[in-house]
Amino acid sequence: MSSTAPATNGGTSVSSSVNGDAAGGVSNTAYEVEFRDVGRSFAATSKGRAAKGPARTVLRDVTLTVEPGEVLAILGTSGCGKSTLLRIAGGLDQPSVGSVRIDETPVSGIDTRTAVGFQEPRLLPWRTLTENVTLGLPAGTPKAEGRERVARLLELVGLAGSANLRPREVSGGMAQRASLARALARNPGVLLLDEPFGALDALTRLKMQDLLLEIHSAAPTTVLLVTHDVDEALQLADRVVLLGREEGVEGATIQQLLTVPGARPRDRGSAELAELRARLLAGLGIDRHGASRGIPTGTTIPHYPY
Ligand SMILES: Nc1ncnc2c1ncn2[C@@H]1O[C@H](COP(=O)(O)OP(=O)(O)OP(=O)(O)O)[C@@H](O)[C@H]1O
Repeated sequence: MSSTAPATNGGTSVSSSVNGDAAGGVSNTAYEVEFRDVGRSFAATSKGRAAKGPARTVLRDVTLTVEPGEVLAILGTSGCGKSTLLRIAGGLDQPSVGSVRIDETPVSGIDTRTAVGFQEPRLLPWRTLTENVTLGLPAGTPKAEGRERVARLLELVGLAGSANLRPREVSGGMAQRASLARALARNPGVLLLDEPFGALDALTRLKMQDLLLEIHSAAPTTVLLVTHDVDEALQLADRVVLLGREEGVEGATIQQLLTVPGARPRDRGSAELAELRARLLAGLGIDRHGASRGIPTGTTIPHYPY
């Protein structure tokens, strides 16, 4: 299926591309991502060397379809395989079993339909912000078109006035915005964000969340967002997937898949979100609020159909 054809998924049809100019220079391709029975095991290692012993299963039986243009947040305790799942989606890692398809074609090797944003901005220190964002453009982009796209992206992330500064001359939040612009420069059909705001102070983090929502409404690409922050997930995502392990079973899989109600930006204080927050926290093994809402500690969260 081409990026300009309507994508059909589960009976819903989503137009997956609109005029790039209407999106502030960011053409908004949006692809479906389908994980089918994905599992990942790693060989046992000892001091970085392969060691004898059974492989360790990190992920198992992950089956999930992310709709074109959807924002899916991936939550889970540290080390449960969130980044691994994201890397598999972008072809940076391969599943040991199962498969991933983007826009109905298999992912094999680094997939140029995706772009990745990390916790650290990973900008080249000797290059200006403009030059760093330019690095994200697809190979072969005509010069004039690329220049215009980069300028529009810098404007979109509020960095038009800082385009000629180098990373050390800007704040951490600004560097992270430049990093987001570089990822968008590729015009990804799937944006993979691994704790993108995790290293920022609380206020900058909230501003970045708002910025991501603005970017997504200007260019509604599919977003997979790994986060440790339940509130961030509830604020940004259409659905939240919670990865976790069941007792006695090796490897994390989907424990919960929740649809977050309400249009964004959402009222952080709403009762509906409070209930979802309590369920997710309980699923993460944190029951601070659950007990007071009638969710006893240790409650098994039911699996949701996916
Ligand atoms: N290339 C690799 N070789 C061996 N083990 C790996 C490799 N990549 C990941 N792992 C292991 O897989 C497990 C899951 O790692 P991953 O980074 O996906 O977890 P995570 O949920 O993103 O963690 P965190 O929240 O702490 O970032 C970890 O135990 C990690 O050590």
